[in-house]
Amino acid sequence: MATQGQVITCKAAVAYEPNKPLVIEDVQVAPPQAGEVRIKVLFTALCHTDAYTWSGKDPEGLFPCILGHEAAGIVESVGEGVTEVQPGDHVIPCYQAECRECKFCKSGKTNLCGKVRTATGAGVMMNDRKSRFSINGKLIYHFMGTSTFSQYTVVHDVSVAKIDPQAPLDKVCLLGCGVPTGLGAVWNTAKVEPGSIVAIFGLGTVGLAVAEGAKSAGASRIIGIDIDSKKFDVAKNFGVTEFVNPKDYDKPIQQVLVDLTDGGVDYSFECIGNVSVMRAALECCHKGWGTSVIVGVAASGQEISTRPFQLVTGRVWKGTAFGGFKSRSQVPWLVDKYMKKEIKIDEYVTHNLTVGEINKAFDLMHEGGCLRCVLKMHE
Ligand SMILES: NC(=O)C1=CN([C@@H]2O[C@H](COP(=O)(O)OP(=O)(O)OC[C@H]3O[C@@H](n4cnc5c(N)ncnc54)[C@H](OP(=O)(O)O)[C@@H]3O)[C@@H](O)[C@H]2O)C=CC1
Ligand SMILES: N[C@@H](CCC(=O)N[C@@H](CSC=O)C(=O)NCC(=O)O)C(=O)O
Ligand SMILES: [Zn+2]
Ligand SMILES: [Zn+2]
Repeated sequence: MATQGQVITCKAAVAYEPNKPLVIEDVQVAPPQAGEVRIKVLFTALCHTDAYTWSGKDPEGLFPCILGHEAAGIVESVGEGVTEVQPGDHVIPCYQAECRECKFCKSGKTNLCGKVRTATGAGVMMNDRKSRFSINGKLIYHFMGTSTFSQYTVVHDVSVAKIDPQAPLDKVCLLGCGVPTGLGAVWNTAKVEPGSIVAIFGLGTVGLAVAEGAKSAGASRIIGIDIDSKKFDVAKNFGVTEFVNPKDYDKPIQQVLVDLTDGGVDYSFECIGNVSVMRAALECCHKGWGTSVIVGVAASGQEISTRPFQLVTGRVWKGTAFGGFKSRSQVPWLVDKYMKKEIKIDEYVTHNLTVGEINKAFDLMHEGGCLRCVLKMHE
């Protein structure tokens, strides 16, 4: 490989300051060190979490940085000791690592991994606690251990899922975050049973993937709640059977749902990141057994609250990261499910742009009609 061991200069979208337009820069990407993998990113989508960190509300948000965590690409080179992938492999970078050796990975109780989390939260690599990105010698922070808004990125080997080379990378990039999060929230975290009544707050990509998961789990009613009634038409295609717009009611939305469901839903999912809605999502659950799963990410300083009586009387409050999926083991399985047409991906891709149009892509995220915008990273 001509580039192996060399610094690569390529285009990347750099976030210099919260909320200031991203700047397309020539960025130097250092070669991977031991236990690291350099990936040529071919396609990346935008997730609401990128916008959240860019907004300055993420306590782990560091600037300047290269955002992006929902992508697919090809391994360009690997560092010393990397055995599970090699140049040419098709891969999905995974912000949730899986080392298979740490206390978390071995617990059998969680998909969280502790091996590189301190580094990914600090915008650096584990080896030397430094960044592999720079512009004329000035370091640029990594983000979520992935930084996919760059034509090349360096990630830890425990954060790389090797996938079927036949899979279309412009579609399976979505398996880097939003779709698995929604499906897994239902299948792994809540473990929804056939016949259940499900409520989903927020009908973006994550909420719609929850609907898709709930439909496949055999839920009898899937109630979508969103402040934009236009969302219902699309949501029906993902399994939502009923739609509720809180703006249409004078009473609290939890009461509306309790009244609609003879006492409350079996499972609810908050897919927005709004702590008031998280409370409503818990309180619309059925006494005795209703379970609410927090999926949305809320800003720094925000806290959830409810009367403890809600829990005393049997409601359960849970959360999920990456839908509880073990990334390196299960992302390839999700790719195979997509290839067998057992899960949707294409339907979530509403827009396709290029990396140079990334600011327009962020603008689209705030317009009702956009689920996922996929950026082509190379001409
Ligand atoms: N836990 C995890 O592992 C993950 C968490 N996330 C988080 O999940 C959340 C959803 O992500 P994503 O689907 O990409 O985001 P979207 O912004 O696409 O989806 C959120 C939806 O909720 C709607 N909404 C906003 N306020 C309300 C309200 N008060 N009541 C009902 N609906 C409302 C939004 O409408 P409008 O567009 O009009 O504002 C939008 O349709 C985000 O917080 C994201 O950070 C994402 C991936 C993984
Ligand atoms: N730095 C953020 C963390 C936000 C968060 O909860 N992230 C999710 C993934 S969101 C993807 O789009 C997650 O997996 N969390 C687990 C983790 O280890 O980060 C903050 O502090 O708010
Ligand atoms: Zn995401
Ligand atoms: Zn681990």
